Amino acid sequence: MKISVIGTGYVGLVTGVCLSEVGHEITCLDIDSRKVERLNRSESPIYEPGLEDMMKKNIDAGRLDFTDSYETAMRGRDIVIIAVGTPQADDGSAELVYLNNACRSIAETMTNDMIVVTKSTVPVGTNEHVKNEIEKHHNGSYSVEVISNPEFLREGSAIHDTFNGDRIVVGGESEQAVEKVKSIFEPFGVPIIMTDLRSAEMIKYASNAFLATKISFINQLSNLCERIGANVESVAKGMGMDKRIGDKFLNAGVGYGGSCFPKDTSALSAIAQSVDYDLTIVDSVIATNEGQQRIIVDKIKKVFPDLENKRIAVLGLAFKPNTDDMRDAPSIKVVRELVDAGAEVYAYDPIASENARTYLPGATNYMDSVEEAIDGKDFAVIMTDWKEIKEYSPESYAKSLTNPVVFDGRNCYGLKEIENTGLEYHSIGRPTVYNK
Ligand SMILES: NC(=O)c1ccc[n+]([C@@H]2O[C@H](COP(=O)([O-])OP(=O)(O)OC[C@H]3O[C@@H](n4cnc5c(N)ncnc54)[C@H](O)[C@@H]3O)[C@@H](O)[C@H]2O)c1
Ligand SMILES: O=c1ccn([C@@H]2O[C@H](COP(=O)(O)OP(=O)(O)O[C@H]3O[C@H](CO)[C@@H](O)[C@H](O)[C@H]3O)[C@@H](O)[C@H]2O)c(=O)[nH]1
Repeated sequence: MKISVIGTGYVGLVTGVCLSEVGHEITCLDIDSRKVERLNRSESPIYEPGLEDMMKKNIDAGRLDFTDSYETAMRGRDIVIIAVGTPQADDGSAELVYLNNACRSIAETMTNDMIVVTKSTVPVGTNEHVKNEIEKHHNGSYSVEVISNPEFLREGSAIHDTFNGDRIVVGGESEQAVEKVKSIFEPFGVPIIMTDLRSAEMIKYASNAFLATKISFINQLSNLCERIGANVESVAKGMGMDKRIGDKFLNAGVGYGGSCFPKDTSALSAIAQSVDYDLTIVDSVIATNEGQQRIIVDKIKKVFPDLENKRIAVLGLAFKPNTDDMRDAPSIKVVRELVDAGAEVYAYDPIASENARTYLPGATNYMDSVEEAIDGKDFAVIMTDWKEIKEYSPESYAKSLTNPVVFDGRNCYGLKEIENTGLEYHSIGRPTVYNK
């Protein structure tokens, strides 16, 4: 089928590439002409394992192309997928300006009846608004059906998730449109759930809020474990063996970040407030996470009360491994606090350093390896559990750091691994290892 995808970010580009991989003819559109130029040179503007190779393959096969022209992208298409950003607005709700602009551009350039599929995460009721907006502005007498098709991929494993997801949600009021959209996703081999528009929109927020709740729950318990002498890793393992609880998303750490959980929990809370309902669980999850994102700073200050002129290695900057995305990364808060306290920060991330420059204080120094970052520094802080960092030998810290102290915000090492390494090791929700 001939489909256009609007917005070539993490979601739009991955969706477009994967749909072309299963044989659809895809045009991806973005208003960012520089992005489109890079894409036309077969270069992915984002780091996502496997994406660039699959993209090149489908461009060469003639099934995938890129444009910045709505006229080109709309011509003769009967399905268009919207995947533009819906970031957090100042009042905490979802900012819909990019979506509204996309609706207007679709309306002004469509040449026939269309199904408009909203993949962006949008507040409940937005798809009805999308239909109205397009019908209000379009220049012919074409009909528009809207479908809510929220996306569940994770950054860093987006291609894998697309072909191995737990479900695809297709929500709509027109049975014919629902069936047609269902048919384009069938080749992915993922179970498809069909529902109404508002429930589909809600499934997305409910899923992210529930996962965020699991993380804030285990993070609060980790803080309690530290105070009562339990080990949160064992607690999570024991809890997770109960299939009703499940063992996923119970890793304690410096809180969740990224472009989704923080903004989507906040948007869900705003949705509830808009109908005079207090979603107290979600509000508490958000507050817990805000505290947890900087909890490592409290741990550091207990050991090093004066950070003035301390030279600190910060390992990992991205909000999680296998991505270059810095949106709402816990490292942002932590590096800012360290710099504000007078410390010099020497940061290393395998992929995200370039993006990090726009988020972190100007004084941050960017290093090219773990070795370079820790060499001669006062102590080290781990913020992202990159494989490379998890596999780095604990003994090497003890040799390179002036004070052999590591603050690990992602519990990268088992406590046994640290024994007899000469390292003082502070982690999350587990006893400190002193090795004195
Ligand atoms: N990033 C994720 O892991 C993820 C996963 C699931 C759902 N989502 C949701 O998907 C949506 C997209 O997220 P993302 O991370 O891919 O965003 P992104 O910021 O990476 O990309 C959005 C793209 O849309 C383009 N754009 C903006 N306005 C446009 C317009 N009027 N016409 C055409 N292009 C336009 C931008 O230039 C940008 O390239 C959001 O609603 C997000 O919540 C994201
Ligand atoms: O046990 C855990 C699991 C995750 N995290 C943190 O939670 C954040 C989010 O992680 P993850 O969910 O893997 O990444 P995202 O790419 O943000 O994906 C989430 O957000 C997307 C956007 O809505 C959804 O599509 C995905 O289903 C959902 O997992 C990261 O900071 C992780 O470090 C933890 O602290 N502990």
